[in-house]
Amino acid sequence: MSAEIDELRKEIEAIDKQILELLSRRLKISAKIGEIKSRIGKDVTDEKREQKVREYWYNYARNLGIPDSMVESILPILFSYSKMVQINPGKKKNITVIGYGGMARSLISLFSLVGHNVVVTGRNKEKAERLASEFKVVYMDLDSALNWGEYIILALSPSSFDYILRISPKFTSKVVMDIFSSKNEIFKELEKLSEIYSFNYISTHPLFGPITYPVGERIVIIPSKTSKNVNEIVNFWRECGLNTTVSTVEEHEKAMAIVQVLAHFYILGLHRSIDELRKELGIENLSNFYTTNFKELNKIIEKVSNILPVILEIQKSNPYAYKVRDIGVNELQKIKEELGG
Ligand SMILES: O=C(O)C(=O)C[C@]1(C(=O)O)C=C[C@@H](O)C=C1
Repeated sequence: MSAEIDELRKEIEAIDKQILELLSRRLKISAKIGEIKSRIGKDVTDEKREQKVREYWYNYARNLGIPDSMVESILPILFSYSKMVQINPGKKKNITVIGYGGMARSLISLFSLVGHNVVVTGRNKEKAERLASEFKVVYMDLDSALNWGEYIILALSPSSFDYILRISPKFTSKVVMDIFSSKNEIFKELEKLSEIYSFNYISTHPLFGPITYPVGERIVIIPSKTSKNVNEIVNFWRECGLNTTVSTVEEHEKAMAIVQVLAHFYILGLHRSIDELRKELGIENLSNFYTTNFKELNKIIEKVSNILPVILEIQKSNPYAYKVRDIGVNELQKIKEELGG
């Protein structure tokens, strides 16, 4: 190799060292901010601050001839690790997760990152054991797991409601949290069960998909009649690095009518229309023509398709779904007329 390249590579190594030293300094400062936030009860993520950081990154980068796309790649990683070092586990909890699907996996990744004690259980021993070994946590049979856990997380789909019904007499004196995205019917049922079997029920809705280490994402917390120590639960999630919204079933369902029902309805329509038009217009290699925005849309379509049963369940169970879809179609119709048909 040429001596000139060797020389330049040495320069790069020296710069890399500086970049890493600066990254380490940045993370340490971020951890200090995290300690203060935890002390004063503030969420880890601060959107306004992130916006400001984003602005100066783009400005400095442009002045230095660094492309926007490089900033776009680096900044989310920087924020995400910055938030990871801000996690403050507080007091270790014994958490029992019932279930082994994508959301169980996501929450277990978070709990074990934070350093809580986690046990996985469920109807299928093999699947529960596989998930437990992935995150080096423990599998237990249902009875032992329920006995051991202080917090019981029902990471199950609404179709498992009969199972929950059957095991709920064993929840007595525990803090029980479901993670269903639709609260309408199930909240009332679980609230009733919590009164009958004397457990402390508090509903949650993680506003994220089955991602690993969802630090910085948001969770909605909905207290029920039997919820005690709501603040303790809010702090628990905050100390796991999630942003928290405390809400009511009614407010949650209304917000989800827009955020989920309307958005998914349009995405389903977009997906079908794309397939239909491809056939109609006879375009085979559409991907050769994807714009940046269309690529992003496609990613969203794929994510939605991967969890189609959940999406359809929300379309069915949200009490405002009919109104939402009516308005959705009407607005499209109006746009069509405005555009001349
Ligand atoms: O400034 C803060 O509040 C931080 O926690 C630091 C930081 C960052 O890495 O720049 C990280 C997370 C917040 O969402 C905003 C900014």
